[in-house]
Amino acid sequence: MIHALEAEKFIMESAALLPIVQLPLSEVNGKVLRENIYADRAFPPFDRVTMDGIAIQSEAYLAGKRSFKVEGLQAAGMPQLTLDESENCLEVMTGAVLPCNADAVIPYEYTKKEGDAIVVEEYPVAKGKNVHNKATDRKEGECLLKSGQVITAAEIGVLASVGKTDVMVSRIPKFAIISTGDELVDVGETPMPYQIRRSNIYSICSLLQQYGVKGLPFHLEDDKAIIHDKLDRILQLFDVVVLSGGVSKGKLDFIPEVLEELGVEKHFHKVKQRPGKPFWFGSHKETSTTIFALPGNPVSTFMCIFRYVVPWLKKSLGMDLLPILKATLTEDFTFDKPLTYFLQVKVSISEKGQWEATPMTGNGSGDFANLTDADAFMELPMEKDIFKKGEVFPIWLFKPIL
Ligand SMILES: Nc1nc2c(c(=O)[nH]1)N[C@H]1C(S)=C(S)[C@@H](COP(=O)(O)OP(=O)(O)OC[C@H]3O[C@@H](n4cnc5c(N)ncnc54)[C@H](O)[C@@H]3O)O[C@H]1N2
Ligand code: MOO
Ligand SMILES: [Mg+2]
Repeated sequence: MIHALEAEKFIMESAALLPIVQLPLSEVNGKVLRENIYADRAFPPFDRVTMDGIAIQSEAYLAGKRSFKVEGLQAAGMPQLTLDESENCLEVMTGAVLPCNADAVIPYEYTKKEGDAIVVEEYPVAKGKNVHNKATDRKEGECLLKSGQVITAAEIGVLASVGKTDVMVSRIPKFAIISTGDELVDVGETPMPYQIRRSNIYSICSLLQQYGVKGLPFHLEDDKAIIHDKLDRILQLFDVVVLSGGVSKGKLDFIPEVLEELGVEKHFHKVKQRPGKPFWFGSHKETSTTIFALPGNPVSTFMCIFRYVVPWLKKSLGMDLLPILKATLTEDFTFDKPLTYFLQVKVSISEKGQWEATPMTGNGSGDFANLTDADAFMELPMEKDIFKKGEVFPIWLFKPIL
């Protein structure tokens, strides 16, 4: 049995960067960028008018001129016009190129029309007023996005702006998500009194969906020959196999022995942690498949996905790994077994802006209803038994809390 941090190390060391694929811009939301993106033009690409109004030479206004004859209209999307006379103005629209010879824009709200001239009220005119100058945001050739960034709406806007119709991103690995056990029936079925509906594979798929993974669900009954046969085929087809159940000491817990019979190399079985002690992890050299065989108790499966599978996935996708969040315990808590304890907590933010965690203990690793009351696991080290109010420990957030 190994320490939770050793388990993490094995798992993270086994994560190899996934290949790059090219996808259309419409399909890259949430994916990990695998190329640097440079500005093909300056941001903005020209001196951009930011208010509808008139463009003038600021010096004329500062010299006392208030009435400007209109020479014409510079709309957005028109090539740049030139203000011929410094005493005149050009009407300009937001998004237009600032006309040549003009250097300030006065919004319509501070003007009134008098014949073919526009008269300006008092307004703080200065060179560059209401102009978004060329290249003030980013210079041509500057790196806008770095390989490894997750593509969200903000990055999509930048990609579109530099003309990226196709984008290099990490390939999403193919996941098989497998439930095991004769007691399980599907969601649409009515369980017999001794049965339950399978829920784990649905939570797993949901947790992984956030990273673009579309897990394919399977079910294995508690029959060693069937498990052997089906797993053999599944291993050939998937990059990652996540199993839940069948890894403990039960007479029908066949998963570890079948995996080994199928040539999967075991990296570890059993972790000094609660929940999730019988966790089994391995990889298949020939098929390059990574196998997470998670303990079947729903909270154990859930926690292991968060603590181990998601970080493995992030690293494989090439995502920048963020520092682990930490929170302050709001109550004393005791756990005196020599195991790392993943305490379910409700997270809040104090008035001083600090993350705080209140224990939501529940009834053990079978009590998955409790996960709806909690929003994170707090990782309490096995080297300690008493965890005091005010002490700070890592948290693994599984819900957005704001
Ligand atoms: N003699 C021992 N017994 C057990 C030990 C032990 O060390 N010695 N460890 C316990 C711990 S800790 C855990 S965790 C479980 C892990 O068991 P398995 O991985 O073998 O899982 P199962 O036996 O198949 O199921 C356990 C439990 O979870 C329910 N389950 C399974 N899959 C699903 C699913 N997809 N959806 C909902 N619920 C599921 C299943 O019905 C069982 O109640 O072993 C302890 N035993
Ligand atoms: O360690 Mo098990 O995962 O508590 O039920
Ligand atoms: Mg079992």
